[in-house]
Amino acid sequence: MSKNLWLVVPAAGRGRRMGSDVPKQYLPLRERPVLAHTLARLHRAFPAARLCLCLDVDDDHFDPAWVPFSHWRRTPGGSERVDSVRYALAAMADSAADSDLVMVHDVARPCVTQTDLERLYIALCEDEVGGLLAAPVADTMKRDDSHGRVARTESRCGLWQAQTPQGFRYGLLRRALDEAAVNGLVVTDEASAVEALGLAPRLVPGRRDNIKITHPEDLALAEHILAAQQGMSPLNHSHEEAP
Ligand SMILES: Nc1ccn([C@@H]2O[C@H](COP(=O)(O)OP(=O)(O)OP(=O)(O)O)[C@@H](O)[C@H]2O)c(=O)n1
Ligand SMILES: C[C@](O)(CO)[C@H](O)COP(=O)(O)O
Repeated sequence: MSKNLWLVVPAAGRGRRMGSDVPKQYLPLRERPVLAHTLARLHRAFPAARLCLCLDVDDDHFDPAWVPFSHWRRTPGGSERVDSVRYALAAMADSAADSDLVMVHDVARPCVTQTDLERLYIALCEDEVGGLLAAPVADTMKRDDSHGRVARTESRCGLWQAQTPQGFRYGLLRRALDEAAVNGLVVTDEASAVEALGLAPRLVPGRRDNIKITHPEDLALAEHILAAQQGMSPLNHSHEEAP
């Protein structure tokens, strides 16, 4: 692994769709907070990477004991995910080179596997633009008529669901996100900002179980995914090795 790999983990969300008093990154999943699982999986794949962890300035749930990286820093969250990522990139300016690879991964995706992380990393090292894990859309897609009825069926051909990590060279990613901000573009992921520069990020097929914990039912789903990935019952927590 290159020594110039940076990980940015946006973890400053409030989890409004989860509807919990505690932000979803601190909810328990197999007896550890979601955040601890996500960081453990990233560390297992990239133990020498440098981490920027974006946390709300008022976060009083965070415990540094959950961070397995030796080189890491805490950076402030912004009002939107993209703002949190931009603050992290700005904080790295003193030590990151434009050619360094930056992989951004949602704290809310604790089920990402080591195999997918390593495959993405290899693809990104060979790609001049960068790219993201993504999964082809698997369901029939309906467009609504704004009144709860089907207006038409859309073709799913060529449609992918964007996941994270998403990885780009530091200089390119910073320019892309800065330009998106200047132009008032709403970007919900890094790839959209890079696309707005006229570039085409690489789609790296990822496992469908790299879910983003978003709604209450996703937590139970993540429990089952982690258990299934580890080849065991969801009630048996004794073995924590990820695939
Ligand atoms: N201002 C924000 C908003 C989101 N995130 C992070 O971005 C990721 C993806 O966001 P999402 O799933 O939308 O999380 P929340 O914003 O927490 O959820 P919601 O939109 O339901 O409030 C999460 O890891 C979240 O912590 C962040 O760092 N800063
Ligand atoms: C980055 C992301 O995880 C890709 O799917 C997603 O765009 C962020 O979450 P949101 O639900 O769109 O805010």
